Amino acid sequence: MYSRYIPPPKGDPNSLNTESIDSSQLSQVPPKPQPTAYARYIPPPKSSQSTSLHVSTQQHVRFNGDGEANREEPPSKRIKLAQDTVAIQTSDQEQPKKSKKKKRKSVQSDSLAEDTNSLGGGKSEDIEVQIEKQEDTVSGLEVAGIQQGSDNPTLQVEELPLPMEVLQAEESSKRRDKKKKKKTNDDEESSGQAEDNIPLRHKAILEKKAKSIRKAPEPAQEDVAMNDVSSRADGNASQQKTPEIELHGLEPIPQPEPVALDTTTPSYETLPPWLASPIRISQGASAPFTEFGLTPDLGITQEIAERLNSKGYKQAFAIQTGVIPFLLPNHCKKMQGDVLVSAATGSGKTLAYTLPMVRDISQSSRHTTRLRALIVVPTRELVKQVQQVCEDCASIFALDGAKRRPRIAMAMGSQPFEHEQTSLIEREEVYNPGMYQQRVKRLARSSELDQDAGGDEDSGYNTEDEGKDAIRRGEDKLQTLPNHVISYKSKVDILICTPGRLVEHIKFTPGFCLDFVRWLVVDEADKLLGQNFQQWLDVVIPRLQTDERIGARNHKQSNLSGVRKVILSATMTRDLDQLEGLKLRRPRLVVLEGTKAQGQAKSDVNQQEHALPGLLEEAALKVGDPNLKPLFLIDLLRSRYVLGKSSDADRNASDDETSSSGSDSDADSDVGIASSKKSTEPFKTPSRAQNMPAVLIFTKSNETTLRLSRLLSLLAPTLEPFIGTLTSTTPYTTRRDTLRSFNARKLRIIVASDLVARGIDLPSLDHVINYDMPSSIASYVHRVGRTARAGNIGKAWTLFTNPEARWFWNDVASEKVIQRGKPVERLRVTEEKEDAFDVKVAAYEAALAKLGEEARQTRHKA
Ligand SMILES: Nc1ncnc2c1ncn2[C@@H]1O[C@H](COP(=O)(O)OP(=O)(O)OP(=O)(O)O)[C@@H](O)[C@H]1O
Repeated sequence: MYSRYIPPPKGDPNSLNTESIDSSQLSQVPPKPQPTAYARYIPPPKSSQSTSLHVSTQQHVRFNGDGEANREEPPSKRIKLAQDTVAIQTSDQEQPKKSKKKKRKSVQSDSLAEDTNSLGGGKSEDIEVQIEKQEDTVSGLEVAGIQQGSDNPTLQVEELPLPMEVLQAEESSKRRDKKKKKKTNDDEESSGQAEDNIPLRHKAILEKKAKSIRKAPEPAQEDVAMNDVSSRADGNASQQKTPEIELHGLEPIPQPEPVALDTTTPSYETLPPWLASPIRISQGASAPFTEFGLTPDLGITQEIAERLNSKGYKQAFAIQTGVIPFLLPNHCKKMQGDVLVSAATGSGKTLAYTLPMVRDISQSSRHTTRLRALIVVPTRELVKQVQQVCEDCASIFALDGAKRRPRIAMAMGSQPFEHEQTSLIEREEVYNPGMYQQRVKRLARSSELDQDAGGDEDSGYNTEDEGKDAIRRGEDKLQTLPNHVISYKSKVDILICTPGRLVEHIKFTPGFCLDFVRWLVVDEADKLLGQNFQQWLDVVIPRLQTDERIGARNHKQSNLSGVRKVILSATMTRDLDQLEGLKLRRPRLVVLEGTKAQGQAKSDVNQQEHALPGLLEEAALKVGDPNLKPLFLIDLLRSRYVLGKSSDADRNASDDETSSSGSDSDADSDVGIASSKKSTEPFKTPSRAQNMPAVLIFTKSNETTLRLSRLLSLLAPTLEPFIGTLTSTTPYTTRRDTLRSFNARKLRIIVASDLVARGIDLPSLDHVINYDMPSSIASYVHRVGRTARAGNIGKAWTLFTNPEARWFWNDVASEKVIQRGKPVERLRVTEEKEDAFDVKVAAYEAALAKLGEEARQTRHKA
């Protein structure tokens, strides 16, 4: 009656496009309904009592069972939805399928009343009544429709009017489909599929409806919200505003945009290029000495190499292959700068600088001796050691037809200052009337000013260098022959000295000048720069920058002039403030890589400041009770791992055992550090003692050294003859004798302070024991570096107490700072029987009592 199926016209289908059809057009031109699965006959209303509210409630069919939420919606909204559906349904009957979507759009945007009027001429209320009527007939019709299941959609439409809920469900399903289709831009294909699936979908929809009626879920807040959103999206049908959610001032405070982390690596270096990109030498880079130098006459000749071989230097060590070429004569400016060397302990740094330096000075004038090289080291022991290497080199070059054999001297305070002065400087009277007159005038002016009690501004001594003035005053007062003045001559070419003594000679030794110095070597540089004894740098460096005597600092066989500086350490500082004091020229840093460096990332290698000798093995032993520390030391010494080895064969066997027991650095490994009666037996005869391993024990101070040394003798009397002591308070001659005895294998144990922690080369030292924890990582590196030198094996032991454990394992034993061949082994003491332990403690207490008694007696004597 209100709408029925009208076959589409055969003409232009575009004329049916409703997108551009407005309400006026619709009223003038009756719409031509198209065959569609959703168009059907709607019977007239049965009763006028039906309300739009009731209808709309029935219409809320949700495909996903959340229709209940819609029941909560305001009635007006539901009515609108109902009207909308009817309007859509009606228009579906009249419009071709293809334009359905566009039609819906137009329906949403226009007023519902207009649409319905134009289509059927009735009012919206009428339509709602019709829908209610239709509801009444739903059950019988929908069953019939499903049972008939005609293939022809048109027929189905005519004969099987579907209930309104189903229609609406279909409609919203379509809407969803169409939304999806919109996204994929595949409208036609999708609509075709929808048509094909109609019977099945009806069934599914009806099932879902029945389900939703059966168990209506509680409306969820989310559903309501979602429904609101979808209603709004439906356009005018849901124009009613949903109540706004009150936030009660809990709105999130506007936050600034998160700052993106800059993970890019800076394209600039904070360090100067020579420090940031050092010359890296790999551990295996040893080579014959003859491979250095452009030509043999500018390098090491075959004869020199043979003589080096006879002194035990068969091949150049890796660091020597890197440093020696830089220091040999070269006309290339790039090879003429100052050289800084960072290489592990015992890697052969001393020969790396002494060989080219002595070679250069050997080329100097045969007849004049000048102070041409200064080697500064921190201790007297090192002075002596370096002097021996220099002498070795001097003798090697002297035999090679060199112009002169360099004269080498030491200045370290081991002898009275005057003696040292006379060993360095030669004084003579020379005929020089002009100078003599000047001297007389100076003396006269000075005495006049002294009488006037005035200053000495015009005395002739007022130079900028107060030290020089003082020296000259003293010289002038010396009696000489008429027309003669005093002249000074250097007696040495190379001076090896401690910084303090050097400063003293500069200030107080007449004739001691640095005007001809062309080599300055600073060994153990980080210590010397860090402590700057007597501000030695401020005194020395300015005197090396003067160029008063033309050509005085020229290097033979190359076009280099000035002082060549060689700065070395196993723990070289990268502190530019410290290095600044050296006034370096065109510096190059040569670094000897650790054994593991090749497999590591460059950044990791750069972070690891120090490297240990490749064949050094390290172990750490926890001291449970610090009061009994000496007992732990005795146990360690007596164990088969240290002094218990009676022969090389035994040594090898126990080494194997140690390494196999402690490959995992984190796990405690029981190495059985417990004394055995057998272990000290070899000491009973001196001849057997000579075969015992050599041990160097470090303590934290001179006092501890003396005390521990005595305690060891008391606790293990068999060891007493083989124990030596080295502290800075020990007289130099005693220290020297101790080292000699140790090298001659007469002594087997030295208890020492950090005096001998740096630089000292003790051949065939087997063990280093850190009885007290070192004060710094650098100190640890130098201490343990007294063993495993020059490619030999060696073992370092560290006793640590509970408070020291953290620093030791996190910093010292960590691979972050120190490159090492093997991780540090962790050991523990084997538990003993209680009786044995009590005996030990009793002996220890007795030894302590004896020690106290001895100390009292010494005090009384003093
Ligand atoms: N080319 C070589 N062949 C054999 N032995 C060498 C060679 N060069 C040096 N040695 C030996 O290596 C040992 C260690 O050398 P050196 O004392 O110069 O080490 P270092 O690097 O200065 O150590 P440290 O940092 O502890 O002072 C010395 O006994 C030395 O004689």
